[in-house]
Amino acid sequence: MSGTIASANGVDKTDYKAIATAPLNSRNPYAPVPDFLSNVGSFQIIESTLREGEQFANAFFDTAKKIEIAKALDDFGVDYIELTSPAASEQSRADCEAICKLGLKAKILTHIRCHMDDARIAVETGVDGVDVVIGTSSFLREHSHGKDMAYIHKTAIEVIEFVKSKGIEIRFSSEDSFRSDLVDLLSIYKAVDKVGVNRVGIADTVGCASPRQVYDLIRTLRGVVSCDIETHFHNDTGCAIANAYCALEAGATHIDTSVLGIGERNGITPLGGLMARMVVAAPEYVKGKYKLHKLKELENLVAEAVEVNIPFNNYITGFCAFTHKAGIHAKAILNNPSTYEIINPADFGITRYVHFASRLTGWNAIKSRVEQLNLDMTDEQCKECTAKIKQLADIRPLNVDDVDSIIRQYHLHIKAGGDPTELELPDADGEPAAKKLKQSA
Ligand SMILES: CC(=O)SCCNC(=O)CCNC(=O)[C@H](O)C(C)(C)COP(=O)(O)OP(=O)(O)OC[C@H]1O[C@@H](n2cnc3c(N)ncnc32)[C@H](O)[C@@H]1OP(=O)(O)O
Ligand SMILES: O=C(O)CCC(=O)C(=O)O
Ligand SMILES: [Zn+2]
Repeated sequence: MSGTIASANGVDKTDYKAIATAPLNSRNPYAPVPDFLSNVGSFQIIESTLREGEQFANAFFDTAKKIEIAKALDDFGVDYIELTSPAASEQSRADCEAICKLGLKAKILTHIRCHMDDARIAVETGVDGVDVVIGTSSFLREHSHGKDMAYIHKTAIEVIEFVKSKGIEIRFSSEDSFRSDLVDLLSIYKAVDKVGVNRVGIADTVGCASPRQVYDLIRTLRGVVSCDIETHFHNDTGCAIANAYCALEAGATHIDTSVLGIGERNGITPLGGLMARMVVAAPEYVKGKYKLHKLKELENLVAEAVEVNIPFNNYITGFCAFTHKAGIHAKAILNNPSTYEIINPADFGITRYVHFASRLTGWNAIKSRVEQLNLDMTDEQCKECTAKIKQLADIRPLNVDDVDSIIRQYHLHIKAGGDPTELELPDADGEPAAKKLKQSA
């Protein structure tokens, strides 16, 4: 069962009929709820590391680094790469031109204010499209640009018609959409849709929206415009990935991301986090379209460029994202990784790790290590050896070498016919652990 059908715009759509009629055991139990509006199996990524990401506090990308990142994003398979406004600085304009000349597969966009001055500069850079934005909430109308809705309508139409006349894509977005008046929003989107904008954008600029609010707004908008719908979610309240997913469920077509989520304040929907969510919901689409095994390399490139570490709990690539520690987990994982893993690390070129050096370790994990070490021990002996390991793990943290040497010593001891209960365990400083235990008692 492929689960997808080709659509007119070349993007495969989820084939819900195929999913519904497939034999039960071949269905993906985590597949999205069937809904004809949903684009969970047919979305596009607008990758904004080189625009929103440049707004991250630590970011400074020179031309060479921008080109390296743009090529890596292209190789990963993102659909669009969004670049900083050419109106920001002379170098920003030159870098935009340079990236347009690379001949990448991804379409190149630049992001500008809703103003003819910016639009005139943008269309001269060689971009495939222009993303235009203007704040529509009362906060931004009053304290940012100071313009009313009538001005926004008039300028938006003027900019859209101008960019369209140059034969390139144009997207119109309201900034701070979730704190804007719904009637204002729908009427401006309806007007820009009527003049042929390619996409409208909804932006949760302050990260205030919840998934349910996102679903409601996008679903309503889907009934008002016929063009594509792009969405942009900040992560101030921790909902950026969930909001992106809900937007797709409600009919959004494009999601903005940045590598590691970098952007203003604590950033936006991270590319890797979105991949984690989507590979579970639409595995065939995601694995067929994006080079998932390049994610780690891409994240390392950006992390190094902006001088941050990859967080320990990062989606997919965090150092312990596929580490299983507690004995109950380790046993089941060794039998079948799906017991405690919703994502297959191999899809991302990553290997899982079964931890076996703590007081939480169980005998099944030790048995597996004994086998890796090519030693011959019965289950009973593995259990006894596990008890020895726990004894030492109660005193201090253990590493792999500690455990291996206990296993080897135990193995030697029993093979020599010794009584396992008499085995003394070495401590970090070489003292037998049993002696230490007596001293501290
Ligand atoms: C939510 C977002 O992330 S939107 C994207 C943000 N990106 C950027 O800001 C790109 C980098 N920015 C810059 O380099 C500069 O801010 C520039 C070149 C765009 C403007 O610089 P300046 O002219 O010095 O103005 P400054 O940055 O102080 O203030 C922003 C100006 O843009 C105006 N403005 C803000 N948003 C918009 C908009 N959507 N459409 C039109 N004008 C706008 C403001 O009114 C203000 O104009 P003012 O000179 O009349 O006060
Ligand atoms: O252009 C957009 O849709 C988003 C602009 C932005 O970065 C924001 O509103 O946070
Ligand atoms: Zn943003």
